[in-house]
Amino acid sequence: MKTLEKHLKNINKVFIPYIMAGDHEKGLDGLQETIDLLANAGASAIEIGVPFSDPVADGPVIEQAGLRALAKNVNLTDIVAHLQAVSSAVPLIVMTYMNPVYQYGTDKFLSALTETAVKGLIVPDVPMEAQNFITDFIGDKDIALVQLVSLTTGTERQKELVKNAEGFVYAVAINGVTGKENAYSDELDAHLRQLSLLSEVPVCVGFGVSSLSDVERFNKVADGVIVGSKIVRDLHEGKKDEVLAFIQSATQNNNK
Ligand SMILES: O=P(O)(O)OC[C@@H](O)[C@@H](O)c1c[nH]c2ccccc12
Repeated sequence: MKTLEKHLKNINKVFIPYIMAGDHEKGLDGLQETIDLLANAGASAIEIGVPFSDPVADGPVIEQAGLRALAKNVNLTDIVAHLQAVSSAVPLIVMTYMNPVYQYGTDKFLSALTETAVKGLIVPDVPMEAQNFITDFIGDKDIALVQLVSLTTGTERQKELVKNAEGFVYAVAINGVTGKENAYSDELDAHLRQLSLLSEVPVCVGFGVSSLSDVERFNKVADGVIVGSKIVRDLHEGKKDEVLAFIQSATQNNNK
């Protein structure tokens, strides 16, 4: 079992904040500070986004964060160099579209990550059928390739996806892009319960999670949550205390 899965299975309810690499007044030099803030607040793991010019699954908040990072000339080469230099008390998960990885060299990229705190990878634009472009290079490295499961995924395909799942299953709670709040369908909870029954790895819910009541709701039907836009927005607006308080409240039952 890979480190990411082992780590998350030991946590009562998983909380994974998402940040955009380089979206900090100090650019990538601010990465260590943000990782420490999130880990100290109680994050179970941290998802780090790679800025990309054509982020098809990203809503406006994440897209703007990516544009700010790109304006600082943040690229995958610098991100990898910084990931090799930072330390993290919790596992890191890199979320990137395939294009930057392909440009960098998939083999070189994954080899470079083995020397870092990165224990997971999310590549939303590579479907299950094409994942051998990544898994061939992961080989026996301790990096979990996280599977995204959407609401519209039928049961048979869900079964296939969870069979391949490593680290955790990313349950996408909304059809569409990141950052849409208050848009959950009525069938969502039943869908998540079913997915949790199918999956041996933890199921975490993301897309639109932005309040403590969302966190409570999903903690009842899954193993935890991923929060992107809310965290990215608050950090950009300098609201570190709000981020700290939110994560502390969302994870307080983990210490009981
Ligand atoms: O921003 P939200 O709605 O809280 O959703 C998390 C999301 O931002 C993060 O996990 C993410 C950012 N870009 C993505 C692309 C695909 C899948 C997931 C992501």
